[in-house]
Amino acid sequence: MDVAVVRLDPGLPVPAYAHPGDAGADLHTAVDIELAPGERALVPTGLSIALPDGYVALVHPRSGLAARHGLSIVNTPGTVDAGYRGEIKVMLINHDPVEPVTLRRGDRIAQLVIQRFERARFVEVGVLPESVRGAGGYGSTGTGSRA
Ligand SMILES: O=c1ccn([C@H]2C[C@H](O)[C@@H](COP(=O)(O)OP(=O)(O)OP(=O)(O)O)O2)c(=O)[nH]1
Ligand SMILES: [Mg+2]
Repeated sequence: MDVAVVRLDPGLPVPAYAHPGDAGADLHTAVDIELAPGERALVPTGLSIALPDGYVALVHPRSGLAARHGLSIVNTPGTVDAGYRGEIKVMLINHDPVEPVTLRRGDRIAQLVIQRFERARFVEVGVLPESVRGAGGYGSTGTGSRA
């Protein structure tokens, strides 16, 4: 599927998949960043895109940065709507309690996963149909193994 991309910052590459079969195309920071422990920043990627109707781009964290530095995304996954034509930005947060995180312009900071989605018609009813789970949630099945 083709997705139109404008490089607002021509010094940065268009999003790319690292391997065949990868779900996420890497996004780069357009600026140098230093995040103190607990600090967050809205980081520009230098990209804007136009998705076909019925698709969404989700901004996911990268697991390597999360494991090594505690770096994540505040609103993970971020939602880029098909109609959005502005610059894609990433709301990074440093979850490390002690160490700052330093990133340089051009570093890969997040990944964009493009998905189809359904648009629902919300039909109000008085009573919902029954289900096996019912209202159980938030750990209702426990943590141990289940037969
Ligand atoms: O990680 C993100 C999340 C959002 N956006 C852009 C694209 C998206 O289409 C728009 C609005 O995002 P969202 O709906 O999550 O934010 P909102 O707080 O509801 O703002 P709005 O009132 O503009 O919808 O901001 C990004 O660039 N990166
Ligand atoms: Mg919104």
